[in-house]
Amino acid sequence: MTDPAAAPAPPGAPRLLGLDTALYLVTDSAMCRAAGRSVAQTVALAVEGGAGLVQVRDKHAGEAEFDELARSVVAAVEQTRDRLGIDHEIPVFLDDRVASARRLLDEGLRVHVHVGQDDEPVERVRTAIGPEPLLGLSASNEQEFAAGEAAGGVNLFGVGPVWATQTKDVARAALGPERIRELAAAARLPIVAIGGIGAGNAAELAGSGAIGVCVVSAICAAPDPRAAAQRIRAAFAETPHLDDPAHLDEPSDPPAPHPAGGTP
Ligand SMILES: Cc1ncc(COP(=O)(O)OP(=O)(O)O)c(N)n1
Ligand SMILES: Cc1nc(C(=O)O)sc1CCOP(=O)(O)O
Ligand SMILES: [Mg+2]
Repeated sequence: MTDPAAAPAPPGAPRLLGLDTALYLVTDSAMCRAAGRSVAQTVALAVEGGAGLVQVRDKHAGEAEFDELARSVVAAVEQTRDRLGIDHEIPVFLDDRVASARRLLDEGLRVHVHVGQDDEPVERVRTAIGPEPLLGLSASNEQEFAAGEAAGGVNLFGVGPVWATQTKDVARAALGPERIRELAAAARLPIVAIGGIGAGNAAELAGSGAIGVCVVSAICAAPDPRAAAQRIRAAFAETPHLDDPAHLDEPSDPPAPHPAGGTP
């Protein structure tokens, strides 16, 4: 669970209460395959190592293949939780795949969705998935925060790239940890940081206000994903806690005006 001794929870956090947000694994099927493991095996090891959020991201899988991949990840997470006696949910987000999320929700699986600025608009995603699933939105500046907050129905922002990454072509310049700190203070929803994060630099994001670090290659391509997850999690030890409901807005509340550059 997140560290109750750390900084107060950011606004908009109640929907995330009780989750362990410090380490967010985003999967890459090709990297897992190249390392000699399935995505589900990699996810199980990362959860053992402390990943508390998981995202299934595969830009190449066809629809049926992606559905099956997502089912395998949900099953791996549930089996690992049972085996380790983890009593809080470990949410499984689907990257971009709103129709897949709808199908899996209709099967009774608990899945969530992450979309970016160029994906289906969050209002449509929320309508498609209903009120219960979490909805993450990529946003890398104050304007994108404001638009995502005004849309309603978004639960958290994915903010990046913090550092250069080989995993994806990102046209934007690296933000760096100081800008992450500023953005975390400006956002009215919790943020997770993504891009170029590994055991060697995750400590630079500790105390930044981000509720977690998202990691692709440093876990999916690692020889030992469990140990990699443990190391990254330990480096990012100091996280804002989500157990104090005081002063929190509901994510669906109309957004309050943005403060002029200060923490709400
Ligand atoms: C947690 C998180 N943050 C950001 C992203 C990037 O999403 P997007 O901008 O839509 O790019 P793709 O991942 O779809 O290439 C993410 N996936 N997760
Ligand atoms: C999927 C993704 N989104 C990013 C963003 O900046 O929005 S960076 C990224 C890839 C992150 O991979 P790695 O942990 O291997 O650097
Ligand atoms: Mg996307």
